[in-house]
Amino acid sequence: MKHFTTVNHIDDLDSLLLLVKQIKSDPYSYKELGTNKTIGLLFFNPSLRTRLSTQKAAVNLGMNCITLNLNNEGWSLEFEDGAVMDGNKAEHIKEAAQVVSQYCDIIAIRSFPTLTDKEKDEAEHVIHSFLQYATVPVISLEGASEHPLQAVADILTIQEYKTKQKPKVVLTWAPHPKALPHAVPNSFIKMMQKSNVDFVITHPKGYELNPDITKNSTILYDQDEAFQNADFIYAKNWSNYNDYGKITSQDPSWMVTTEKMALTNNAKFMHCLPVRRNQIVSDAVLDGDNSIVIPQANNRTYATQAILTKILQDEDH
Ligand SMILES: NCCC[C@H](NC(=O)CCC(=O)O)C(=O)O
Ligand SMILES: NC(=O)OP(=O)(O)O
Repeated sequence: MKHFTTVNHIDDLDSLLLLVKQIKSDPYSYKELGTNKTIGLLFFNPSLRTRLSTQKAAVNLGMNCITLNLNNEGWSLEFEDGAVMDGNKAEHIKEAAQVVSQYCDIIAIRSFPTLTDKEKDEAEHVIHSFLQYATVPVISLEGASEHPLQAVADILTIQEYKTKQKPKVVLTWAPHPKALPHAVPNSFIKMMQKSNVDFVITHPKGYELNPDITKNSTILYDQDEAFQNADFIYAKNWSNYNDYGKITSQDPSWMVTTEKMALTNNAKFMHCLPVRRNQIVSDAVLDGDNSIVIPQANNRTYATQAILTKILQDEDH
């Protein structure tokens, strides 16, 4: 594996999951692989899980890990070619990416979408600029349109908790006070389409995601119908994709509650976190026995460690 910025970079999901499980059972099995290697984590946005689990994964592999919060600590970066830099942007991505490539063997980047410029967001403007000018592998720590490391942890979690060969997995939109990105649902959908699951997406009318991503996945506008016989409920808010970046519904009846969960086949509840209590999901569900959000977050370390392992192994060849 050269880069990991999209679920599309996974060519063999089964073998990747075998590696993730092997690493989870013996986290230090590749502890020499990263000796004398450095990963640089560049954050344009906040993080708890991704920052700490990626650092932990790197350290488990013997790597050094350096982190820069570009939103408040680094120089403001200019991304436009040919820009006359007479404003507040102090450094161009061309120099920044090449310089960081000299310090790091892998560069990992978190860069959320603008949610105002759809074209730029879909082009993964920031991550692709790093891909263009960096000379080392690049990993997404959640880009504008995908969060692939989250999706690897999610499918591992589903495999660990499923009680039947082909579980029913429901991705449900839920209300939120802020306009949120499409990255988590997009990568989750791509991952479900690669997996042996009965997959259903449910959201209010008008909240359709990019049809190039949802493809022929089942979409229901009736959340109660979607929840019938579900084995996993994966809740997530996203802002409107067609009316790009806008909040066009905050309908509280879409919150995941005990009553809604009672429609399912005793489903497990999943969310990538952070989650707004009593907006997305009620306290009772999140604190209940069927909530697996904490072990889901734990799996972020092993998912990331497997991706780093594959990149380091490829670099060695
Ligand atoms: N990395 C996990 C999710 C990150 C982001 N959530 C958020 O920004 C939530 C912020 C808040 O609740 O204020 C998202 O939805 O893509
Ligand atoms: N799930 C996730 O990516 O969490 P953070 O935003 O805290 O990294």
